[in-house]
Amino acid sequence: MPVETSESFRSGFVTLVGRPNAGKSTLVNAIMGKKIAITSNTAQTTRHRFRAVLTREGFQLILVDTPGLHKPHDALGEELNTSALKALEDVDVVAFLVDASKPVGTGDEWVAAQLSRARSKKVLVLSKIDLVDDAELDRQRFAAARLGDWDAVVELSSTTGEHVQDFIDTVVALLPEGPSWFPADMETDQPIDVVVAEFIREKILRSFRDEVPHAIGVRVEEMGYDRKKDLHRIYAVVYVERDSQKGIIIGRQGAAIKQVGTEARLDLEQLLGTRVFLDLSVKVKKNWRRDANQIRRFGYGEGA
Ligand SMILES: Nc1nc2c(ncn2[C@@H]2O[C@H](COP(=O)(O)OP(=O)(O)OP(=O)(O)O)[C@@H](O)[C@H]2O)c(=O)[nH]1
Repeated sequence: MPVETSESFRSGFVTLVGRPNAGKSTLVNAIMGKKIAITSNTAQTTRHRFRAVLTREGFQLILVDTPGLHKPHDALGEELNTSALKALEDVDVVAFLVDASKPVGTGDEWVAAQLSRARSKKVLVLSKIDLVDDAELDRQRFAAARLGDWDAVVELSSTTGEHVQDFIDTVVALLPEGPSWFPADMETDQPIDVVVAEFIREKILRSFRDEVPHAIGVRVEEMGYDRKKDLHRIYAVVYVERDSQKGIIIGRQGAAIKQVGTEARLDLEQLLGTRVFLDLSVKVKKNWRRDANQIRRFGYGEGA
């Protein structure tokens, strides 16, 4: 008996990989049309196997924003590496981002070599094309294409939005037919307090780039919604490793933490669509980065 076939629907998992700073988080946000993943100039900002879900007519694309594939320097690096490699398994499409404005180097080669182990479809993405001229783009295209076997190549800018839609179309064409895995209105599978903590951490990384590179963790202790006032009250703690870092983050008469709080609050109000009251405090927890269990407790890494 003939089975009634519904319109074909494509769905699948897509992972973005590339050297730190290649532009993965920015591309997630460009695809989603809003800020979901945090970005900064500091390498290795992304610590979660973060998922964003884009559902449109005819497809559902689930994005896994992997941490930069790194040679580990400490326990945190090791966790990132394992989860990054895990993310390569069992995805339908791997998009490999190469920064068009930086010479292709051993870092790119190393990531490409890891990729060759994955059975998934592979898309080469030349990112940040707004930063280069045609001649430079030609050179990059040639150098990057040689790094592996690609099912497709897309050149885009997440900042200007140029060719971001082409990227979505290209990836969707490579996805298998399949069902919706998540509800259509769901954009992320991260608990909201984790997203909130990441937004706060981003502001701190931006403000204190050189002083406290990665020595901070942020945890939301309490978060509640006051319906009458249409206000979220958020109490968060910033953990640092040393007293000196605590001093830097708090600043003279609390000026620095106040500034961070103001910037984070504006982003959070956009994210949550309500007014936000944000209480930030800073605590010292020695060597939290070296202790893998602590990393888990802070919500980073696998099984968080
Ligand atoms: N001009 C320009 N800058 C970009 C573009 N995409 C990303 N950037 C910038 O490049 C920097 C790194 O971008 P991210 O998206 O954080 O990079 P990432 O690959 O997620 O970095 P990690 O989290 O370290 O792995 C940020 O300062 C972005 O603003 C782009 O298309 N054009």
